[in-house]
Amino acid sequence: MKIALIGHGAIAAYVAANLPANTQLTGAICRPGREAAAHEALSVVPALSVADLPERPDLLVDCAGHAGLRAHGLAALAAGIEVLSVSVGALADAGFCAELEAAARAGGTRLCLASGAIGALDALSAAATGQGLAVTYTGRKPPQGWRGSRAEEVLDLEALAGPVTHFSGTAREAAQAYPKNANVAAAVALAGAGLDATRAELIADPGVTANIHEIAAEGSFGRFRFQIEGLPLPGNPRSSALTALSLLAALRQRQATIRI
Ligand SMILES: NC(=O)C1=CN([C@@H]2O[C@H](COP(=O)(O)OP(=O)(O)OC[C@H]3O[C@@H](n4cnc5c(N)ncnc54)[C@H](OP(=O)(O)O)[C@@H]3O)[C@@H](O)[C@H]2O)C=CC1
Ligand SMILES: O=C([O-])CC(=O)C(=O)O
Repeated sequence: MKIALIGHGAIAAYVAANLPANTQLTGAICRPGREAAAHEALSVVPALSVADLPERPDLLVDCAGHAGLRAHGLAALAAGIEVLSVSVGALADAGFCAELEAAARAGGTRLCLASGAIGALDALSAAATGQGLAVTYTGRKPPQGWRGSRAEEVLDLEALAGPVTHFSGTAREAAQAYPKNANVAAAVALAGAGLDATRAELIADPGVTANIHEIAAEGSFGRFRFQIEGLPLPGNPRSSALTALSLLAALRQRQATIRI
């Protein structure tokens, strides 16, 4: 399988360095002026667009975040190239989501959303087929995990003496306000109760060292709680290592004869 990446940051570098057997990295898309950095991180010839890639990939893996999916997702899908993306929160923009759907339909392909830094999406999606599903997602990270996010506008991250909830609202609002930190909120919502019915709380907590994601779900199926303490990726304290691992798992699954 030939894959190309969007982005050359922490997630992309991990994926490129740990590709499963039978998977070849044939290209990477970066922003103009970032060609040298992309080449250094991934050791592939960088491209600036899908059309510019040296070979047509079987799969385009978006590791860049919302801006990368916005810039290149539609062109890839419309050209019939399947896209696997970590930028789940980008779908909180209903207009862009509709454009992605239309492009995938026109190209006869699909957009696959990575499970990313969270798990239990299978249980949520089964629960959503029953009645009365109510879901709350809580994302708790150490202060450095919120650097570069809207949390900095409402908190002095360096001076926290204890946990502070800096966002409380719907998953759609969280995903749009925190594009680098609340993709998990969007994934939980899209798998389960939906972007407007899923509650999200985001907490900066100087007492933790991991990125802690929690789901509390209740409905006609019963109830469950799921919590994960994700270690950050080297290179970006905002992003959990499981995100890159989830992309590698998706690449493996895509080639598996028996899937789970
Ligand atoms: N679904 C999930 O559970 C998770 C999703 N994420 C998402 O993944 C994103 C990437 O994470 P991470 O690798 O840690 O972040 P990094 O900041 O380490 O890397 C981001 C990379 O994307 C590149 N990029 C940005 N915009 C574009 C664009 N328009 N075209 C091409 N490349 C672009 C950046 O290039 P440059 O250096 O030029 O800026 C950089 O190489 C996060 O921003 C977040 O949205 C993260 C964690 C969990
Ligand atoms: O990696 C994480 O812990 C979660 C994250 O940044 C996101 O949801 O965008």
